[in-house]
Amino acid sequence: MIDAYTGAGVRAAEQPLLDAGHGDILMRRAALGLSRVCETHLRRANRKGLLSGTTTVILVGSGNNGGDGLWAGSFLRRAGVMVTAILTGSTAHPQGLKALRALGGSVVRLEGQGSATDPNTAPDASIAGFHALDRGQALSTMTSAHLVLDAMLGTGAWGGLRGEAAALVEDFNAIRRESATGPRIVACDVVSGVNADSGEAPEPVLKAHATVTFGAAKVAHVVAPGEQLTGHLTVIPIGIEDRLEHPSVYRLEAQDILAAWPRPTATDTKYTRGVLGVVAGTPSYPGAAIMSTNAAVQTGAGMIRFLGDASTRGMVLAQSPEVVCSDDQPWDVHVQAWLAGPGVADDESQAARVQAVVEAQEPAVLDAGALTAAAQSVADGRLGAHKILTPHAGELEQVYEWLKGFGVTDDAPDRTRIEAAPVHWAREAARLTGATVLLKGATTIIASPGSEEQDQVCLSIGQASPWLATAGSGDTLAGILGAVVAHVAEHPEALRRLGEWARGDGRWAAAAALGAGVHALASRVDGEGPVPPTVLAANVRRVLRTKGQ
Ligand SMILES: NC(=O)C1=CN([C@@H]2O[C@H](COP(=O)(O)OP(=O)(O)OC[C@H]3O[C@@H](n4cnc5c(N)ncnc54)[C@H](O)[C@@H]3O)[C@@H](O)[C@H]2O)[C@@H](O)CC1
Ligand SMILES: [K+]
Repeated sequence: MIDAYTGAGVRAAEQPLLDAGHGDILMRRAALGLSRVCETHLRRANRKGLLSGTTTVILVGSGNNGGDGLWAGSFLRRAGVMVTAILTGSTAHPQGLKALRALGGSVVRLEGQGSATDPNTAPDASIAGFHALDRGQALSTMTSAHLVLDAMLGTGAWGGLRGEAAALVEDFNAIRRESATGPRIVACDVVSGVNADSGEAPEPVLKAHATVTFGAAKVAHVVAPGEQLTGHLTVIPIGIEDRLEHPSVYRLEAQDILAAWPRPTATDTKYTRGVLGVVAGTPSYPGAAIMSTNAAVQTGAGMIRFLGDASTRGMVLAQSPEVVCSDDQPWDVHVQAWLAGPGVADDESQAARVQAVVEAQEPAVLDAGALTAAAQSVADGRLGAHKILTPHAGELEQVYEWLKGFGVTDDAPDRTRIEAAPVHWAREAARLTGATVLLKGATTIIASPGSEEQDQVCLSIGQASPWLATAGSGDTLAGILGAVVAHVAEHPEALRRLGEWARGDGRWAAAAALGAGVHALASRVDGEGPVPPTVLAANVRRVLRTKGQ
């Protein structure tokens, strides 16, 4: 599990050490770790595996992120690397600058560089004397280096890159798109311009092969779009680790998912394993019913009760004879949890069943066609953490429109804004609806609503294959989620090994994250390639047969 923090969370842990005058030591520890990672990349870039003869360009901003870069440059100099620092801010970390120059690193400044607020502000006196490179010269210095270290902006920045620094990165990216070769890019702490707390990544950004961060991972490393720009992440301990408090986001990794997955014990029966009721599909869209029930079967649900029309029931039974099918209403059957919504559209009987599931006491996975009913019900009060909404960004946009219509919020983001800051909008949707929200995307974000007793829990799941972007993969996820939620409904403490946060209302977020995690793992069982939903569901069994721990 990766515990990811906000910049403020890390600063709070650092503060006592800074107050005690240990700021320089923290920075040098950070920079030494950073230089070691750079050395590994440089050795790979040199055919002989040596550091001497390799070149590094450091893009250095005006704050402590730039300070880390300059100190790292001084360590690289010690190891025999040729280092050029290009100052991109209107000032630079004085001690870092001194350290790099003392070891023979060359320092230049980017012509036309400016301060954060005014790109045209002249460099201050401390750096005005350095030779100025115009953008074209800076660009060729970068492209001819073995490694570019991006130390322009870190956790103290707001907004993206600006002025000449932004133009330089834009030009560099244009060259990069055309060329298969080029320098390795290592980011110091976070990719410059990426918001460390939300993962937002205003263009332009220098996509990294590797990022070296300090003390703890930041939220931007584990949520889209920041995660996709981060490359391989290394966390360097700097002595603040014991002082860190609550993480902002938990990233569950494969071993966490497999170790925490709830497994039956010898005393379990089909009823104690969790009975899942499914309201899915219509005569026009039977496929979603077939795929979601099949996924729940393959995930090991104790029993599945499917409610729907006769022709869909026939098809569900033909695919999965394990499923008990009927045309009952939800209030007539006894289940531990519900899955409602896949393939439900333009059908009054299924819409009425969906509505009954939204209003039912039992926990429920509310997917696709159930999301509107769920959003509408918020007009009458909060849904509860045991209701799990599973939108993609486009569906979440519609949920927000309903919430705005009911006066629950003034700000209804569109799909683009949601995709730019998914962790923010998933959290906000959970808070406003009172439900657990699972937002599907490049990384899947799960947020609990939070309550007086428990803070909001936020999780992220990665590792899903891009091949999952096919019709039916959401129906498969819904079935997996239904199965695990039904189990957790019957065994409220089942996920406690993940942490204290996975108890109480947080257990629904934990269950949803495990479901999304298994779905992601199933997409890669056979490596990278097409995974049609039927194969995906079968892969779930293979994933779960792998012994965790
Ligand atoms: N706090 C600490 O003791 C430690 C901090 N460390 C480093 O310090 C970094 C944070 O340092 P800072 O708080 O100085 O912040 P940054 O170095 O991220 O940047 C802040 C500076 O950039 C300017 N700025 C802000 N937004 C800008 C924009 N969009 N375009 C151009 N300039 C902009 C600000 O005026 C300020 O001077 C971390 O990311 C990490 O790299 C590490 O050295 C470990 C220890
Ligand atoms: K950076």
